Amino acid sequence: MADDGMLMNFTIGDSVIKPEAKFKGGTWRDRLTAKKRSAHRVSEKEPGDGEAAARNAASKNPNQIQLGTRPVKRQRTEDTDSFNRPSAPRSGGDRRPQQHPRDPRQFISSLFSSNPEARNPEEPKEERDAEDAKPTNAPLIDGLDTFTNLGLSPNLAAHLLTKLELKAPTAIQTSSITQLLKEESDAFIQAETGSGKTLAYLLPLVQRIMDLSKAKNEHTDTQVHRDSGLFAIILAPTRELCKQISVVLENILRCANWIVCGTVIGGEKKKSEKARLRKGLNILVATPGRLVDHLDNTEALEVSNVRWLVLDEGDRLMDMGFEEELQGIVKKLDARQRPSRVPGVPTRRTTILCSATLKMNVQKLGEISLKDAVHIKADPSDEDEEKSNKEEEESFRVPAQLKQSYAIVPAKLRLVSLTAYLKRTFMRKGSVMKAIVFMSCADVVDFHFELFSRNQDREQQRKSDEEQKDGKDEKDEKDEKDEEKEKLSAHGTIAPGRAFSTPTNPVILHRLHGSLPQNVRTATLGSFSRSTEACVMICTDVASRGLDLPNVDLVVEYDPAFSSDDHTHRIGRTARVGRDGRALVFLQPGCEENYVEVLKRGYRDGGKALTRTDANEILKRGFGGNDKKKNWEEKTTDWQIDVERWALDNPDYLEMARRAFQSHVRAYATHTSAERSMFNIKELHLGHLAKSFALRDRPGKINVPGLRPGQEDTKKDFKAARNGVAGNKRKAEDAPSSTNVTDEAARKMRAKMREHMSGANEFNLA
Ligand SMILES: Nc1ncnc2c1ncn2[C@@H]1O[C@H](COP(=O)(O)OP(=O)(O)OP(=O)(O)O)[C@@H](O)[C@H]1O
Repeated sequence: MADDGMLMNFTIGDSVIKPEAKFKGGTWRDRLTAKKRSAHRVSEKEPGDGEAAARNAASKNPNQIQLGTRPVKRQRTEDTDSFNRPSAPRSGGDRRPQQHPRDPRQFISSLFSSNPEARNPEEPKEERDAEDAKPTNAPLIDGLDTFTNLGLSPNLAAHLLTKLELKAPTAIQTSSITQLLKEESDAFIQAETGSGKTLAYLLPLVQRIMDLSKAKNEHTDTQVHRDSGLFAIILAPTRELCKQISVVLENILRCANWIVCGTVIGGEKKKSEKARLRKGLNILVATPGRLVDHLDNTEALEVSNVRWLVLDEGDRLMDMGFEEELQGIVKKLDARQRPSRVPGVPTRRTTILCSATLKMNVQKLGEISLKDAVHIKADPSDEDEEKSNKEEEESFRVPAQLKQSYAIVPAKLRLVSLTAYLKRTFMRKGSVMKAIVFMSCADVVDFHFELFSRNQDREQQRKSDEEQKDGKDEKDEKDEKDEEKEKLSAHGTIAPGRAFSTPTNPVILHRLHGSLPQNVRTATLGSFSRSTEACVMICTDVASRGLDLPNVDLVVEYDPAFSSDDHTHRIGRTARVGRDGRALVFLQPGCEENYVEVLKRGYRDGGKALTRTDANEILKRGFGGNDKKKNWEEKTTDWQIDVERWALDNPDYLEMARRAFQSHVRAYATHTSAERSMFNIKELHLGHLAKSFALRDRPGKINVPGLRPGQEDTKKDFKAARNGVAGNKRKAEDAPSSTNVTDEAARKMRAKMREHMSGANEFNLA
């Protein structure tokens, strides 16, 4: 009974699909643990309930997909008796599903049969048909504003021009520099991604501290120096962001080297951070958890002079559950503030909140931290009084020049379509230099990294060696493979992207997710940023917010974001400061098509530039080519069969594929409640989906126990962090994915997330 037969074994349970599922917080693993615990409680209360008991028994394996009883039987889409039919030799034109001859639990289905049709059939519209829109986040080169006439000192403005090559401010910089130099009121800076928000708050802040030196000169003839006191604190949610901000700040301060900045972001010994604080800093960049820790435990951190507090990426700070810390920080700064000995230091503190989006949680953070704040926008005339709060909150703006498209791709064709799309993208050297592919979680990233970097020549060589001399030593093979990857990266996060490289355009593949240790993440991001070769980074949402990676031409959302805000941030990694950029999101036919309305909301013109494509179009372009012996369908099928065999022949990869599949299904169930009707797990065809993970297994049989390889270290890290003061916040900052959190950590995390999170941003961390 084809794939439907598989689905009957794969029961979707209350815990995953019930709309009233209550646990929103923590990583998806945390939420799953919580759900299991509650399921366990229910079954204890109802000992006679066989179904619950069965579910409870199944839940003993932490990695088994808990999908309970499927309430509505889905319409059959394959031949009903294909499971019982004896497997016949396959010919190019035979598209019937087949049982795998080696293993009755396996099942080979054809790529091109029984795929659901799009609900809203529309002609694919080519990207090039879309009109070029004027960039909305570019520097205002043609405008009258220069950094000098906005009020920055000639010294600083000249430094920006000559050393940092910044000729003119962007619109948000114009508005914010004017405002923040002129007045001392609190401010909320809101502007689209890639519009230069970091400099929008850093430049006026540095200018004000430089002015303190002038004031001091008049009185004492000495400049502000590192011992004069800490004047400003900048908080950002992750270490990566803090490091990025600190690099920008150091670059600016090269023209005022008597002002000293530093970071406290964890990831190094607290002792060295303390030593840095003791030596004296004027501007501090910190993650909230670490700052709280130092405020409580480090005497050398003296905050009585702090007059500027910046909360960067406000929405993410709240999504990550930092509300309590931020509240505590604001209170402590208020309580410890004293009149400053330094002339010119303002009497009150200015707080600046920065965000690309204006969600309820950002408003809440505003309530906690801001008093009579001015709302600074790129274009003040943008203020649409007619707009209701709800509309304002729901709408998000993407840079107008960003060309977005969506591809309607059935589950079975997802892997081949992504491969074809990337093949096509990198066919010609120089057309696209850097692309980011977002996936749902770390296991999915790891699997695709292996798959796209696999060496087919080596595989073939191995097979023929095996035939010729009864097999080569497997260990040697593994060593060779590892060696090859190590040539590109000491950490195994960079490898040749063979699946879409051409002889003239080799593509380098990177992988990034929160389960990697911090130093590996930093090294991988650094390598991707610096690369002058064509390269692709496959990653989770850990790379979605705030990161400024130069020259990203394309963003692919292979797995749609868990919330529309995440989507805004993801696509915001391209089309930055006026540059061109393209973004593509994969959607499956059916309820996911409704997501197009969400995409349209990002545009001022209702999404006229949004284009549509479909799997066949992508496959034709990617697998078509000049070879006339086979058509694109045959070539696509050959490629798919090849990767399925690759997975079958390598137990390690097969396990990775299975693990990726089960993690993906769990992740799918965690879209924000507002968007869950568009990403409805009941409509997910698990048999078809398994195929896009190169699997021939029945979904019900996919059950990979234990931790993913390499996760033991992360677990240790997490345990250590749990015992520290930062507790679960450290987790957010370090962003490890943890399978085995304790009750207490899980409870705290749940409580926090339940309070603040509307979705699954914690997936960013997995
Ligand atoms: N006036 C300018 N002229 C040219 N480049 C600029 C200017 N201002 C900022 N940039 C560059 O633009 C890039 C993006 O800046 P930044 O990271 O501050 O954007 P952002 O608005 O914070 O984006 P996101 O919302 O994604 O965090 C940086 O590389 C920065 O150097």
